[in-house]
Amino acid sequence: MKTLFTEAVIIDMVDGTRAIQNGNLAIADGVITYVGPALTIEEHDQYDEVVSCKGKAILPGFVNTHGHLAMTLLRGYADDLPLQQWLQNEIWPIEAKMNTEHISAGTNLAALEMIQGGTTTCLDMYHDMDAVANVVEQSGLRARLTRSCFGFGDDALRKSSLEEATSFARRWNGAADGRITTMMAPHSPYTCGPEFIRQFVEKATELGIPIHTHMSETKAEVELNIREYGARPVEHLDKLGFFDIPSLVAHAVHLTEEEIALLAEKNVKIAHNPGSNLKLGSGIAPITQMIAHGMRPSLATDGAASNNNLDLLEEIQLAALIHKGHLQDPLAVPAKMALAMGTVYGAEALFLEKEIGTLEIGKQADFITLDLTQAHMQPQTDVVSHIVYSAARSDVQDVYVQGKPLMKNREMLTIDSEKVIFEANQAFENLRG
Ligand SMILES: CSC[C@H]1O[C@@H](n2cnc3c(O)ncnc32)[C@H](O)[C@@H]1O
Ligand SMILES: [Zn+2]
Repeated sequence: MKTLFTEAVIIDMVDGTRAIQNGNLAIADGVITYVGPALTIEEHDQYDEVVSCKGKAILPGFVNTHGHLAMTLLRGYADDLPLQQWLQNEIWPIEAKMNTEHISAGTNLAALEMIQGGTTTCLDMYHDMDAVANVVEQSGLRARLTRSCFGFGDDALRKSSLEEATSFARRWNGAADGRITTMMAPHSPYTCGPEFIRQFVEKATELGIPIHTHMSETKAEVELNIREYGARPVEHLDKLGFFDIPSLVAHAVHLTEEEIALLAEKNVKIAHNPGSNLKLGSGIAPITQMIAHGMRPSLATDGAASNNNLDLLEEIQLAALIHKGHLQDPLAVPAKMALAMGTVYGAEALFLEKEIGTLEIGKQADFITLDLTQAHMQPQTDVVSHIVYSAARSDVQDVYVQGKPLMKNREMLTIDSEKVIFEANQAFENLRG
């Protein structure tokens, strides 16, 4: 099936963020076959379908590089607490009661919310990942999935959770026509001992997949790491070989200049979670220093219990705004950079840059359209500026992954919204008891 999308403003995210006015995008068999100026009417004959995108922008789908999808069930469950108190007293006790049905219901709700907000690729680290992978497969989303582990308990428990994580990673890597890829993920240096983390590094190396963890999220975490291991988290993980293989760390809020230099040298990818870091009062990650070191940080929501939504556009907006205010510098994170963080840098962070992140011939047809006709998008001066500073998630009109429509003119095509919302509420009621 060959489809041509016409009359769009195309933001391909290739060279900076040029906007192609009256642009055309062609796709065939899930892959982009043309991006550029309008083709002639005669050339339209080569296509099975021609879709007008008049009044719409076409851009790569958003990439959410760190989250816990099923935590949508815990949205609003425990607000306004610092990280450790939030996790230990509220989140972990209720998560311990979650079964496969709860995880499926929460993940379905997350998939619905992400598609409606223009996210086409996400990372999920959680438990019961077969249930998550089944939801991802059916929703049509693209995802990097990982069965994340804590190092609590005895050796037998750690051994079985590592085996479960490894077996999941092996079974699902490349599944769903390549939309699902996997990685390995010890939860964090404060919940996993050094030997356990080293075993994750070994397994990721053996499987040839990336590794991921939470790192340097709060000041208290850094202090604890120094007390326990005599080193800050970056040095600690470096000694364990974590950064000698493709690695992605979430948060990276509390870093020294030397740590940023090391992460840059080792090409470590960053998932910046501005909304979650603000809500938990964790701090503001040194994104401009990372950029000065040549790093290309990506964006993420984290779970919906600490955000409280999975709106990647909001994270793009936060990234563009908070660093300006914090540093009293309006140039801190320009609009173009913020949009790159939410798209092309996200693809790089998930080691999927050959497949997605830009609109280029040969890449996967993962793209979204945004309505440019609403009042808050006028006058049509600078589309990138409008997307970053003015657009809302409800402006997302169409969502395609691998050339397959998941939402058309805001109608969901792979998910029964009413059913998913009903089941999520039921699952939460059941969980609360
Ligand atoms: C082992 S599954 C993932 C685990 O991570 C927890 N989590 C959610 N948000 C955060 C965060 O900001 N920092 C650290 N850990 C977090 C989640 O509740 C799961 O238990
Ligand atoms: Zn997290």
